[in-house]
Amino acid sequence: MELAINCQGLIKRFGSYTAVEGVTFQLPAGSIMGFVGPNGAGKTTTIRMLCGVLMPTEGQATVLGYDVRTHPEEIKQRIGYMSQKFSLYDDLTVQENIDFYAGVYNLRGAEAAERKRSVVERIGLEGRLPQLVHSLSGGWKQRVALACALLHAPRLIVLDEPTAGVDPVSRRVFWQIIRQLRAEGMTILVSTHYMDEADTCDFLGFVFYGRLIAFGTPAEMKARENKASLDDLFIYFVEREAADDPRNAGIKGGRR
Ligand SMILES: Nc1ncnc2c1ncn2[C@@H]1O[C@H](COP(=O)(O)OP(=O)(O)OP(=O)(O)O)[C@@H](O)[C@H]1O
Repeated sequence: MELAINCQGLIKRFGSYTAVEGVTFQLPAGSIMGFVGPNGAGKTTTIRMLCGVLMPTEGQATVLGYDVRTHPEEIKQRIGYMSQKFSLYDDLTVQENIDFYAGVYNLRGAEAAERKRSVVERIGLEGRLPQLVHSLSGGWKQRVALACALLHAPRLIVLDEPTAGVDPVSRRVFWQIIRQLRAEGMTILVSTHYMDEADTCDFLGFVFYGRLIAFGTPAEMKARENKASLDDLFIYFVEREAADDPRNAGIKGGRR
């Protein structure tokens, strides 16, 4: 089985603070993995290490077969990354943003024209190209950002809370595009706070206080803890982990 991501004991410390503490998982190529956990749990820090932009303090990870420590540039060239803030230029049009990112990815001439045409059609941006980005709704901005992340035909895309604050119809369209990309063989790592989105992923990782406390398919995870829904599972994990946190010592309802 080809692995898109293989990480073992990934640790990131900022000074004396440990943001990510020994994250280990294997993600098969061509699957969607949801990354779930409370604010500040360490999802973005883990994602940034896997994208080759942040050096791990300890541990190993290969992404698309490249080591994050020794070959971060190879990883950056082969993945698409959509950060929480979307990184679009508000005062440029959709077309100008796409042109700009094609340049960032060193696409030139006929190849650039073909890649732009392909992503514009795939994401359905034909009617929006002359529009200034600041005049777009959140849902359309998100689709433009995804288009930019796909320009260089990456084999893995990493999406950090892509649907935060986006309306339900736009969320649904976005996920239809994500599943279509997966059907074409792409691997997708996506962090989300929406449990309905998490439930449709092939694999899920639950992150709490920097640790990956559970990894598996949504069905396996629910069955393991005997929970009917991911909402129930998430609340169960939050309560259990909070009871384990020494800062909450003395609060009633310790770990069972
Ligand atoms: N460069 C940094 N220096 C110091 N601390 C940092 C740095 N980056 C992140 N942290 C801390 O690491 C912890 C994990 O942050 P991270 O952004 O990875 O969490 P997250 O799970 O992505 O949260 P959210 O859902 O809010 O995006 C937080 O306490 C954060 O303040």
